Amino acid sequence: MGAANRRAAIGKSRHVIGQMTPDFHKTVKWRLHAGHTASHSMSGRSRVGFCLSAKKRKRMNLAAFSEMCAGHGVKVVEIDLGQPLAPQGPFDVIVHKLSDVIVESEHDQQSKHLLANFQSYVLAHPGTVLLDPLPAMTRLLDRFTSYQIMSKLHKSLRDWRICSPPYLAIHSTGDLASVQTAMEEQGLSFPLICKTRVAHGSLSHEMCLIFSAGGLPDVRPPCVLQSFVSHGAVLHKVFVVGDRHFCVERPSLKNFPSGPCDRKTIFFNSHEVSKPESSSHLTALDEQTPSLPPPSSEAMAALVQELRVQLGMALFGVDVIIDIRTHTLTAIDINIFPGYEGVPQFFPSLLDHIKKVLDQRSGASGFQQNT
Ligand SMILES: Nc1ncnc2c1ncn2[C@@H]1O[C@H](COP(=O)(O)OP(=O)(O)OP(=O)(O)O)[C@@H](O)[C@H]1O
Ligand SMILES: O=P(O)(O)O[C@H]1[C@H](OP(=O)(O)O)[C@@H](OP(=O)(O)O)[C@@H](O)[C@@H](O)[C@@H]1OP(=O)(O)O
Ligand SMILES: [Mg+2]
Ligand SMILES: [Mg+2]
Repeated sequence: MGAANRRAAIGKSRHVIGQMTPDFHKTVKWRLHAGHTASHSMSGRSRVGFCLSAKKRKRMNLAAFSEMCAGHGVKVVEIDLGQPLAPQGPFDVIVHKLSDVIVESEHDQQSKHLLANFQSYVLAHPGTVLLDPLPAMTRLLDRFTSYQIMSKLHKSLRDWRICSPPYLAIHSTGDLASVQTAMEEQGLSFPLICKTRVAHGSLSHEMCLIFSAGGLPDVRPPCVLQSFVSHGAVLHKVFVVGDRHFCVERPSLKNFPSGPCDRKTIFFNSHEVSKPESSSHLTALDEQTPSLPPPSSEAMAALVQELRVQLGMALFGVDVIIDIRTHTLTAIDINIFPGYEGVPQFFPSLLDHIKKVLDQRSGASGFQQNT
């Protein structure tokens, strides 16, 4: 099958309900869930708190997951981050995606309070297991840190020929004068892809492709410059849930000739190119472009296992492309608690993982994880 036909098969419409809402970044989305206070001892059931934005609850269909859990003796409680957590508890496990609250807490008092409210519960209840631990998650909010982690993969996974593209962290506009020298030192080459330092939240998906030194003034620090790797416009998304993982194919940026050229900078949003329904001129390949063989499942499993260890997380995703010239598996992005779109086994896998965590927790007295 030619690459273009194969791509047509990848580009399916999204089947999960809910879309990004314009008010997603208002902290009020974390409120309005009172009344879930039945206690663990009264019901005899395990209690799992979910602390997610309204958008995330809707996208993952938490109500349906909650029903599935109820049939397995697990009570799902939607946490209202705007209220003290203790009266909403107790919680054996808390599943959360506090990425936008953490990012906003840097400059927004209300988010700071919401985060402090969460942390005070966690500190006072060391027996509650967090999926995932806050420090582990926080590292992935910063692409400077996540690319540092990815850049070490080629050593730990050298048997599998897995790597990540050369990159350069740009802290401030002051760094721009020395970018070209630094690029040479780090082995970067045009075209470059430029990504925001903040890795999560609606503003973090705006990026650009720079084709020559003349385009470098388009860079807006803090950001990461990374060599663009031609990969036949196919993205392999790997979604991890505990000890299971699932791979799905998505559309991706088309090939661009290597080396500098005269083109103007192309600005785009990553969600326009790599969601299941994405259909953009930036992802359209020639009919003749040969398609690459899929990545080896053993290599993907080795990558996932290494990342589990490096990250200390159970719910994450990694995006992989295959270099058309070298066929090297190239990790380009790691995401906290991603969408799992196209993974019908997500609910049973998440429930299994929660049960596993609950078993470990009851088996290990004094077990503490939520640092
Ligand atoms: N180094 C690279 N070489 C070639 N293409 C790349 C590279 N990095 C990213 N891309 C393309 O750009 C898209 C967006 O990049 P990336 O995954 O880093 O962004 P993101 O906004 O963090 O994505 P996500 O929605 O998965 O969080 C990828 O899906 C891929 O199509
Ligand atoms: O819904 P969420 O808030 O978790 O959005 C996440 C989104 O999932 P979606 O499928 O629901 O859009 C993820 O997409 P997939 O990798 O799964 O394709 C990825 O783009 C994350 O970076 C997003 O996290 P955010 O940047 O928003 O923090
Ligand atoms: Mg990505
Ligand atoms: Mg990402």
